[in-house]
Amino acid sequence: MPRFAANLTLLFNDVPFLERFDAAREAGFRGVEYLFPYEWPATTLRQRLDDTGLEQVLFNLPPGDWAAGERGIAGLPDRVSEFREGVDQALDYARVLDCPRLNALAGLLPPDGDPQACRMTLIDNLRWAADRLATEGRTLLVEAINSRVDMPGFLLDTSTDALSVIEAVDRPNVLFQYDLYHMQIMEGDLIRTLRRSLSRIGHVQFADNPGRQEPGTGEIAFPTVFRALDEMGYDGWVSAEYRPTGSTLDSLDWLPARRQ
Ligand SMILES: O=C(O)[C@@H](O)C(=O)CO
Ligand SMILES: [Mg+2]
Repeated sequence: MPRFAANLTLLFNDVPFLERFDAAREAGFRGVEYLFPYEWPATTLRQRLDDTGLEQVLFNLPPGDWAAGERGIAGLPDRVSEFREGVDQALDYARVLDCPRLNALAGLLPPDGDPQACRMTLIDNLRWAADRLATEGRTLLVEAINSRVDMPGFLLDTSTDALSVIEAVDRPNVLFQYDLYHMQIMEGDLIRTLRRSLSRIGHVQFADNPGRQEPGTGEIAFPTVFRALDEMGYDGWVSAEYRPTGSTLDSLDWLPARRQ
């Protein structure tokens, strides 16, 4: 079975954020991720990891103005200096949290934006960030997000797009964040596309579809997909990034630690 991590932005929402570390550890997780660490001091988050023995597996680079609807700036031509400052801020957190992976969100196509100019900006920014992360042995991830349901206009929305950008970036420490939920919406054919992308996959996330809730609420055959990930030799983290239908504990039937 894969190594499962909990996304603390979506899971354990019945307790305040800093208490979710204990909840995740007690539920049987060994690793955690969350969208953004920036509203807490890095030392506070470090303390929560030390208290619980959890590993920080991932967080995102600063995404621009999330509350105003922005969903990343890595592909926005007029935000390059802000993107670069964000990489440095994220690295400050990554050092304290000992986090080996950072995810860059490409962002939404701006009104009147030119998709080709955005793609070039994305490639340049990923190259710049990758070189920065490489000096510390960290990996930069880039995620494809569905543009049909959750993020219309997102600049990178299929595995084909993501792999083509990663190939153009041409840096060994840039890998694909494969989210089963988003790829089910955009492409389906999950096991075949996982296999095709495997050498470039650095992180996997999941939720069932439709609804973005726990396994068993939708159409994805999770036991089959998890088994296939094992069989194809994927040995990275697989993070639960879903909104539980009820309490998180009641949504964890898929987690092997809960069944022992
Ligand atoms: O899938 C997602 O939505 C996340 O992984 C993310 O980082 C941006 O929302
Ligand atoms: Mg995701």
